Amino acid sequence: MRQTFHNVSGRSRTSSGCVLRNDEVPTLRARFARLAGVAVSALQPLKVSRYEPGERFDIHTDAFRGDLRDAEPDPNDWWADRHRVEHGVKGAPISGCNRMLTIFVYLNTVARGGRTRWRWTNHDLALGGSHGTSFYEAPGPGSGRTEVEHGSGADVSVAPVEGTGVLHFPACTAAAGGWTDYNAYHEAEPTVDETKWVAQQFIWSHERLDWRAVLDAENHEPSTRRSDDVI
Ligand SMILES: O=C(O)CCC(=O)C(=O)O
Ligand SMILES: [Fe+2]
Repeated sequence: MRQTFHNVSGRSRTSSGCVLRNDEVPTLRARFARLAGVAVSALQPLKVSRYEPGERFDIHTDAFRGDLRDAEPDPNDWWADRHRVEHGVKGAPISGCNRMLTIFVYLNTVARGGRTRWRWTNHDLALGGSHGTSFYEAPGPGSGRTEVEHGSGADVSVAPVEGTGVLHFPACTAAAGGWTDYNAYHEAEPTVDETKWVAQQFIWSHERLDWRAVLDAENHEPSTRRSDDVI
């Protein structure tokens, strides 16, 4: 098997998205917060993405590298986990601050393609145990390299069905270090002949006081539109 370890940073996304204002979706945000057992202030503003036929989002993590985005990353601390343990992030200088939970809700059913796929669920295996026997036994920072093409471990793929919600945990809790969990790398495979709509709720370990900076770091355009309905 050809092995193509490389860092998961040149990710490519061809979908488009918008970010909703919190006052457009108060009920939904309250429900997500209840589901996660966190304060509403830990919720990033809700995002909605649209994939036209053939559009995709390649392998990536929802965990946050944050302030180091433009700096040269430490190759052994690719997602700046150690930095965040020491300094937190701007707007939340709290040890281990990270995105800890993501909830996707598919807004329509897509018959062919468009699955969200977690194909790197045994990242440690792919790397020959870079974290020791298992990330969960010895969580910590790493190189971010993985077997991008072939994946590793079980392939967990979810086809979009309208109204279905999917949760996953990109990072440990702050109390456990906030480390990025490379086993949670995922992708949105290309849609085939339908448009896919999905809402993404990213949930942080802590309240952020600088959502604007978070959204800028992700190159999101500020949402100037209001949705038609308050949901
Ligand atoms: O569109 C999907 O299925 C997943 C989207 C995603 O991974 C993300 O927005 O972080
Ligand atoms: Fe994602």
